[in-house]
Amino acid sequence: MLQATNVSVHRFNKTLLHPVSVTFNPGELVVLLGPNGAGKSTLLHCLAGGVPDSAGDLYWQQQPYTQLSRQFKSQHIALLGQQHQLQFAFTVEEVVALGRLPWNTSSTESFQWVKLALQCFDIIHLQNRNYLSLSGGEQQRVQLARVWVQLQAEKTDTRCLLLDEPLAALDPKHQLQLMNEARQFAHAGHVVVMVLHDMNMAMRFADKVLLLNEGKAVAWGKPADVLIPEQIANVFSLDVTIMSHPDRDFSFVVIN
Ligand SMILES: Nc1ncnc2c1ncn2[C@@H]1O[C@H](COP(=O)(O)OP(=O)(O)OP(=O)(O)O)[C@@H](O)[C@H]1O
Repeated sequence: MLQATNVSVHRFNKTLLHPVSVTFNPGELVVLLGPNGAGKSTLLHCLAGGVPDSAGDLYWQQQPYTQLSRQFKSQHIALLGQQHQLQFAFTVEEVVALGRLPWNTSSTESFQWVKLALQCFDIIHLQNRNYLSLSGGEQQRVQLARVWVQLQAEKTDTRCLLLDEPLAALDPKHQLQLMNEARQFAHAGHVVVMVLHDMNMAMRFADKVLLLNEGKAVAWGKPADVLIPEQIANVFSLDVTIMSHPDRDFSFVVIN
C-alpha cells in the first residue's frame, strides 16, 4: 500500500500541489487525470519520493519513505517520467538491462527478465539496435520495459509502478497492450498509478481515478462515478456525453 498524507509542493511563491491525502491499494490500477498544469506529474513524482521540496508524508507498506534504503526503494517503486535523456549509443537490450541495476541477481536471471520484457513490450526484434536510432514510440516501449524489469523478482511482495503519460507516442495497438499489461500487474497484487490524458482508457482500465485541477485533488473514486458530464465540464470545460459500450462492460466519453 502506498499512502500519501498531506503531500504538497510549494515553489517560487506558487502552490503547485495543494495538500493531498490518498491511499493506493495493491491490486488497483489508479489513473491521475486533469488538464495541463493540474499537478499530475508533480504528484506522481512526489509518490516516487523524488521531490525534495515537497511537504507531507509518504509511506510504503506503512513504513515512512525516510526509513527505506535506496536499494529497497528502487526494487519496490519504479517511476517512468515523461522525458528520458540518454546520450550514449546503448543497444536496446542494454537500456532495458539498466532496470536491473538495483538488483544483485545473477546475470543469467537478469538476462531472463530482460528477455521477458523484450517480448512483453514487443521489442525483441529491436534487441541489438542502437537505442538512439529508434522512433519515439519504440523508445517509449524500451523505457517501459526498463521500468518493468526493475520491479521483477522471484519474491512476490508488493511493488509499485508509477507511469507518467506512458501512452504518449504509442500506436493504438501498443497502447492497448500496455494498459492490459499494467492492469494485469496491478491485479497480481501490485500498485499501479499512471498519468493519462485519455479519459476513455481510464474508463476502461482504471479501478480508481484521481481527478486534479489547479493543483488540487477534486474527485476520487471509480471512473464511472468520477467521470460524469458535470465534473468533466467543470474541470476540462468540455461538453460530453457518456455512452455504454454495446457489448462490453464499460462506458466511454464522447466529446460533443
Ligand atoms: N520547476 C517549476 N517551477 C515553476 N513551476 C513549475 C515547476 N514545475 C512545474 N511547475 C508548474 O506546476 C504546475 C503543475 O505541473 P505538472 O507538470 O505537475 O502538471 P501536469 O498536470 O502533469 O500537466 P501536463 O498535463 O501538462 O503534463 C504547472 O503549472 C507547471 O507550470
